Amino acid sequence: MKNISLLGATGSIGLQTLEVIREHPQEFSLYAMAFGKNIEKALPIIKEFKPSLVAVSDEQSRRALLAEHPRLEVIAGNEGLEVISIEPAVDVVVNAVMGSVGLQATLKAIEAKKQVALANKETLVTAGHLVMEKAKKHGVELLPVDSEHSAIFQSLNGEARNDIRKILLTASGGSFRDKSRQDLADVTLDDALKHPNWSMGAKITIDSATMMNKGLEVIEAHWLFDVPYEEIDVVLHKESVIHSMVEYKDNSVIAQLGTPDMRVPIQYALAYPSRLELPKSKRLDLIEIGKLHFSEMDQQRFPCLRMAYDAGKEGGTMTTVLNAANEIAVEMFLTGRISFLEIEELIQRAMDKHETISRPDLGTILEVDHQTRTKVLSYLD
Ligand SMILES: NC(=O)C1=CN([C@@H]2O[C@H](COP(=O)(O)OP(=O)(O)OC[C@H]3O[C@@H](n4cnc5c(N)ncnc54)[C@H](OP(=O)(O)O)[C@@H]3O)[C@@H](O)[C@H]2O)C=CC1
Ligand SMILES: CC(=O)[C@@H](O)[C@H](O)COP(=O)(O)O
Ligand SMILES: [Mn+2]
Repeated sequence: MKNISLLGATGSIGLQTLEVIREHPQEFSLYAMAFGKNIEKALPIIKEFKPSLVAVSDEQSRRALLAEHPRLEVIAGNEGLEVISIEPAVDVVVNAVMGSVGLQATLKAIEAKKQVALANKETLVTAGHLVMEKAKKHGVELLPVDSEHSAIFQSLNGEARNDIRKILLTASGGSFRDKSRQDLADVTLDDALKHPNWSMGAKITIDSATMMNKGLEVIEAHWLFDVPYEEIDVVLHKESVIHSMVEYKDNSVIAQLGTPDMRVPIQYALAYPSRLELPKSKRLDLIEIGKLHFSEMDQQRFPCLRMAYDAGKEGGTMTTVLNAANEIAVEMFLTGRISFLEIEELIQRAMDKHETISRPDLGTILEVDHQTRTKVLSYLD
């Protein structure tokens, strides 16, 4: 039995992680969970899974939860994410919060030598060098939950790193895959939230539409698999059936395929190194699908992808800025304060104005993250 600490239990990945736990009561148990303020979604989870420990983002949410569960142990504030990541009884930490707020919990979980199932890609974009150094030092293997990275991880199984020629990340193209740059000028929030293949949280759905999601994933792949940016390519593949591939020096390409269902990579990370049945997930029927499509990525059409490559190659604090500016810009788009195309403008402006600090420590990362958020907000005054 693995005891799980689930950060972001009320979100899209969180709820699908709970489905996996529900399917395998002999294998997994929810020991602790964290969420922000969404008490309504959290209450039925607490009732069903009876976690021993709950972390919430603020004191008001803590009081609201205690009103319903007076004997529950509830911690308020961001440090709660860290507390539930190092609990001695916990075996696996699933980091599925949205944003760089998840960074310190990842670092603490690694220090405590937990098995870490990482959905929170912003952690690696913000401070990949710190996370990977710590993982190496403590002998912890990070288990990717992001579908592409799970596919790459599985495609690398047993292979020698110096035999890799390329990582091939697949991209669905997001909600606006078939629109021109001109069309993008007046797209709406509702349209942006309609991802063609995946049902996900709002922020990542917008990231898919701007293609920043793929940019963040390029940086995520760089850190997770220790591959230079020149050896990471993105291929447009509208069906999201091939979740990603690795090309080797003998021209072999190894891929992982499946229907688009996040419970598969989530369960793979939880059960690793075993595989378990997942009966409620639809099996892949290639005859039914018939054709798969691939095309080249156009970085003029999707400038956020180009910005992510630029930031990744620059390194240091530039990826921290990319991520923080993107988080704020997306939040402003989601709340109707800016248009879709202003997202990329704000990120580019934040990057242009930043002087990179190389090999930043945690204090510097947190400072740059904070300053970038404040600066991007000030651009709208
Ligand atoms: N959804 C998907 O299919 C995929 C997601 N990912 C990555 O996984 C992560 C989560 O994505 P997704 O599930 O879509 O996001 P959601 O927005 O659906 O969920 C985010 C979760 O984080 C919680 N949260 C937010 N802020 C805090 C905080 N300060 N303290 C504690 N909890 C907090 C939210 O709580 P509350 O509900 O209370 O706000 C919620 O439970 C992201 O990094 C995303 O890029 C990667 C691949 C696929
Ligand atoms: C499910 C998942 O891993 C998402 O990150 C997904 O990949 C988004 O799809 P695109 O960014 O390719 O549109
Ligand atoms: Mn992904």
